Amino acid sequence: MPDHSTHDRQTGPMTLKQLSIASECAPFVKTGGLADVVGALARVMGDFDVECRVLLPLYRQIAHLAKEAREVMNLGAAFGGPVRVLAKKASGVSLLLVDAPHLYDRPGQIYLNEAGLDWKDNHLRFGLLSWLGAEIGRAGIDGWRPDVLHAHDWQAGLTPVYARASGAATPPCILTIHNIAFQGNFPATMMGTLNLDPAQFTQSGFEYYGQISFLKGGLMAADQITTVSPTYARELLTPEFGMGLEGVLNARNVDLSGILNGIDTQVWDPSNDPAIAQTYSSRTLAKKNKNKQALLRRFGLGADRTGPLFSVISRLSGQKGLDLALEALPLVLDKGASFVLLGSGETALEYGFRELAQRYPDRVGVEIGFDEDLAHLIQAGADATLVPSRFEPCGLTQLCAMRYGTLPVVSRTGGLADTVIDANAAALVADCATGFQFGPVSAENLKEALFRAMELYEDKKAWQKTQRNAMKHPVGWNRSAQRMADAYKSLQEN
Ligand SMILES: Nc1ncnc2c1ncn2[C@@H]1O[C@H](COP(=O)(O)OP(=O)(O)O[C@H]2O[C@H](CO)[C@@H](O)[C@H](O)[C@H]2O)[C@@H](O)[C@H]1O
Repeated sequence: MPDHSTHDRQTGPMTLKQLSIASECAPFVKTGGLADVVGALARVMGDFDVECRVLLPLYRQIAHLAKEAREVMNLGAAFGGPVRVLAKKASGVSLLLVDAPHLYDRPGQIYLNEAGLDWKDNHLRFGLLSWLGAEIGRAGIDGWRPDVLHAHDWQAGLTPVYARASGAATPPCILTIHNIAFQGNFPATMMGTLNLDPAQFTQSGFEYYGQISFLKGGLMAADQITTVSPTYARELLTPEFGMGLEGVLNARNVDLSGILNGIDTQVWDPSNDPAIAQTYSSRTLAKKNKNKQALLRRFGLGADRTGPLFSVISRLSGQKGLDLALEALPLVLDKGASFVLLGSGETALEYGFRELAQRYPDRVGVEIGFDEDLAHLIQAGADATLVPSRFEPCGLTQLCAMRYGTLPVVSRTGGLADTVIDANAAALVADCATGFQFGPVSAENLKEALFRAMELYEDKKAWQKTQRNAMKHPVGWNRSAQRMADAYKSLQEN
């Protein structure tokens, strides 16, 4: 990983102190885009006069971080066992690690047990995380007290609920929705173990159809709500995308805004990426081909292909629309395209792609798993990447792809609609296209977009122009980090 210490700076008297509360943070522990965003924000906000710390569970997967960490809080017993908080700076991030072995020191994935089922005590695991966020807001830690709390997704959804319930002067709280499909709903009988106030078990509190909802509670109690793209912020107000919470969000509409995600442009930099076969820039695009050859070899597909190489790097879930890719891909594979996939998730999709690889052994390569380095090589080596999501709050894959001159083929939804400029006739003439969009989401429309990509690929000059546009497109954090800093400051002033 590149060193991000360049983002470090001396904090001045006007620096705003922010605590992020999150269940994932890259590069330490990641199952998806949430981790990337939490980690990147923690590193870049220093440039915007915000000093950021991240409260993160000390999972077994990151137990090594406890080495040489300082104990900064010892709560004795809480949420069923001993709880401490350890401070540690790593990879440019100031971490506050929640050391609660009875909740986090276990095998399996961070949300799921070894059988792939949710841990039965996830309410306690993320209840503690949420509660500690509010507690640090109230009492401070290690001589440091945040001016603003920033809770991410349902796992930190109860932070604003606990903060309000404490009655004390707690800092204002922003809640960011990275994906409303995950809401953290649990039986009402768990209220006691979560130390929640039964008086708040109401429609205007954390009650949701007779259950406790971490996310709904957070949405009601937060001072401000953000999500990760302007289009998704609008979509969330509709029954099609709000997933039952559209009423809550409509009620809180004045406090809801969309701030587009960025990517860490130091981690994702084709001109300086140790994980790829050959570095390149928009001025040396021809060198990108070496990565294509390396990628084809990596998947045993034999080099020197003439057709485009399509790719997918994704969680394999219904959200991502990859069942549509399974339907549409054979049509372009039969016309000379190749395809590689890196991902894991739903069994039916894993099976479907493995089966596709068996049907097209010399055209399709599939790797089931999670592999950060391979993701970089795919971004560098593929010609185009597919993100045919049914809904996509922002999406990071298409941003990384653009930076690597790999043209995204995306559905017109959420952040995908906000970040990719379709290569239609007018955009090609105006020389501003950066990829391909299709909509509404269907296999037929995806197929049509893939054919358009194949056609443009034949016109090398037009393809390269589009690649250069994509590489120039701003995908970093600058603008959005400033908006986030402004949001923190406005909350502090109110
Ligand atoms: N098998 C694998 N190996 C290596 N890397 C892999 C991988 N599978 C996925 N990744 C990487 O993980 C990241 C996933 O981020 P996304 O934003 O695309 O989706 P996700 O749905 O997880 O995030 C949710 O939160 C983010 C952050 O807000 C939103 O952008 C998004 O729309 C929302 O659904 C990408 O950088 C991708 O390359």
